[in-house]
Amino acid sequence: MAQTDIRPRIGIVCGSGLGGLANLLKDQVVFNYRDIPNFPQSTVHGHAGRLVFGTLKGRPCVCMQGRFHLYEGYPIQKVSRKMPSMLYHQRHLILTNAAGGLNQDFKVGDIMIMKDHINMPGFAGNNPLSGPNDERFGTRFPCMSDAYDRELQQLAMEVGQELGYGDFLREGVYCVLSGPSFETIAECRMLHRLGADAVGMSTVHEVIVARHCGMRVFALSLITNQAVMDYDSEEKANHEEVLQTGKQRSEQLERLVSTLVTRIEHNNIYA
Ligand SMILES: O=P(O)(O)O[C@@H]1C[C@H](O)[C@@H](CO)O1
Ligand SMILES: Nc1nc2[nH]cnc2c(=O)[nH]1
Repeated sequence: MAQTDIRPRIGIVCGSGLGGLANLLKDQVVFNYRDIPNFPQSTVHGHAGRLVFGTLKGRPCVCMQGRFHLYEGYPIQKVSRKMPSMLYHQRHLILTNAAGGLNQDFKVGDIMIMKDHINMPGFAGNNPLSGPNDERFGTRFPCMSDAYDRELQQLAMEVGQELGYGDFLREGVYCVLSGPSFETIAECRMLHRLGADAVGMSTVHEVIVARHCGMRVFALSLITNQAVMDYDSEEKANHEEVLQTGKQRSEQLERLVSTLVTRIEHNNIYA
């Protein structure tokens, strides 16, 4: 922070293939993760590994162009707590991810506003807040029934409608698994029955830590592939398709996020 005058009010985390969001920032000050002491490295194609400070339509922001995943071998605390140590001064956190669609009404290329999550690794004791609680950040037992800010969801829905995204803007529940293997057919069927609309390998740990320290959270999933639910299907989930769909929808997703950022300030959603 000593190396930049920019004091962001909004933090953004970019999902797989969605790092183009960071390139929208003007007056950039960029730090490569490899130059930040004790910072993990991005090891996944589609995650550049850069922390970018700048302004988005005049609003000071900081953007993680590349996140860390459990499957990269980092302890869960490192995956998520490094993020708010950079971003927790911000009032708002906007996260994006690539996800497989479980909801049969969803199509590849849909953008899903996250209204809730299912934290599968958490069921097995893998919660980013495990271990001693640092009371300076937040309470030992944070509430998660309000994890995704309803005012921001409503605002994003309005922005999406105004931009003409009604046909591909959805809302739903995201389920996180640890990855890196994609799901079996039986797993997809089970997750769908449990109430998940999309499945991925990130975001939830970051959301839990961000809520612990009181940030207002908004998250989007780009449905990059249809989860395979049928034994007759020839489809196979793969990272290339994920990145390809990211490329195809990046412009619309970037416009949605950048317009949302201006509206957050305009509507004075800072309480
Ligand atoms: O960082 P996100 O959640 O967008 O990345 C997803 C999950 C895996 O890292 C990868 C699979 O293609 O995309
Ligand atoms: N777990 C999981 N993560 C994804 N990220 C993008 N697509 C998928 C998917 O189908 N499953």
